[in-house]
Amino acid sequence: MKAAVIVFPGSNCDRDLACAFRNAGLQVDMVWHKDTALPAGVDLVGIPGGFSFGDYLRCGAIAANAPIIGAVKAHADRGGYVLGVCNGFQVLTETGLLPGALLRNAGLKYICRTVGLRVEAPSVFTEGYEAGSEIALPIAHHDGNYYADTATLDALEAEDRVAFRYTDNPNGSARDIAGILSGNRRVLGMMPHPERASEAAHGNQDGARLFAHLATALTAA
Ligand SMILES: N[C@@H](CCC(=O)O)C(=O)O
Repeated sequence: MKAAVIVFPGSNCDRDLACAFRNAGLQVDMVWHKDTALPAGVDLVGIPGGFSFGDYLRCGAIAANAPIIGAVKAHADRGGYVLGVCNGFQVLTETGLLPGALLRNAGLKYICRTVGLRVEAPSVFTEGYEAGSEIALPIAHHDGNYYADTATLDALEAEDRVAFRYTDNPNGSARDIAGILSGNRRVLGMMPHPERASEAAHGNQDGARLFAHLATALTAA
């Protein structure tokens, strides 16, 4: 199974995400943001964390208009899988592939620490965990405060599209939301970094099951 990791100027978790995909058994191509097509046969697109274009304008806003984004949208429209982590989640909301926006943290400070999460909605990204189980993953962001209007939040919950919720909300996110799924459950955006908690050397491997299950599910599909 094949994954592509998109690289923007300012991405700083692209290699980490590629390592997590490779360790789970996926073949990975790195794709520069100025490309206009994904490599043939890509099943999964990873949009990594970082500070694309220096977080200028709004986090993810410039990246969301990069040349490669047309191909990422076409991939998602065809039912392809997309995982956006942290800045990747910000890019996905800016493209409109996921609803809502990531605002400045409620405390107006950059937060870098491990947080508790409850795993909720079913998807290839979450089914490696027992539904309702609690895990711990690192966060590192200044704009992680998830916002959407009440109707959108109600729809996300009614459609069971909240993938991860903070157990102790660190940033003011509406309804403790840490990660959401698209309507077809194949696009996931999440602020915590599972790729930073996926090897023994990380001291926390709670993220590894996300990648392991994702690779197994894609291989079986
Ligand atoms: N642009 C992100 C950077 C976090 C990341 O992707 O690791 C922020 O809100 O700070």
